[in-house]
Amino acid sequence: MKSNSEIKSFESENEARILLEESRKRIDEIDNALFDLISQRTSLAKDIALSKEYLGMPVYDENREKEVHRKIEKFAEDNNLDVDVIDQIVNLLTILNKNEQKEILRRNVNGQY
Ligand SMILES: C=C(O[C@@H]1C=C(C(=O)O)C=C[C@H]1O)C(=O)O
Repeated sequence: MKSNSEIKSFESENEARILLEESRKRIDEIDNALFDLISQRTSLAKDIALSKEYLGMPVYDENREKEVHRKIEKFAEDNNLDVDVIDQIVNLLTILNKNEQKEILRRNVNGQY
């Protein structure tokens, strides 16, 4: 990701307001796309949980999480993003997925699948 640190010179206050408004609209669009992707990622928990249960594997897989973190950390470094913050985001994504898996398995025990 390129940093936008180049000096920007505005011709008028109006121009700055328009740029702010347009940038916020774009952020809203990106947030919608991100939430959709997070939802898609989390919804894979069902297939993953049921496969692991059949294979006798636990929900938490340390090696796989290390692999996911390594991949994302490389992406963060290549794109000039704060690796610690990106790591926290990945932690939250894995928590969402594991909680969903646990919920699926709990429902499965109760015969809801
Ligand atoms: C999704 C999985 O289950 C857990 C969640 C992970 C994730 O959200 O990336 C990774 C490893 C597991 O701890 C998996 O094993 O692939």
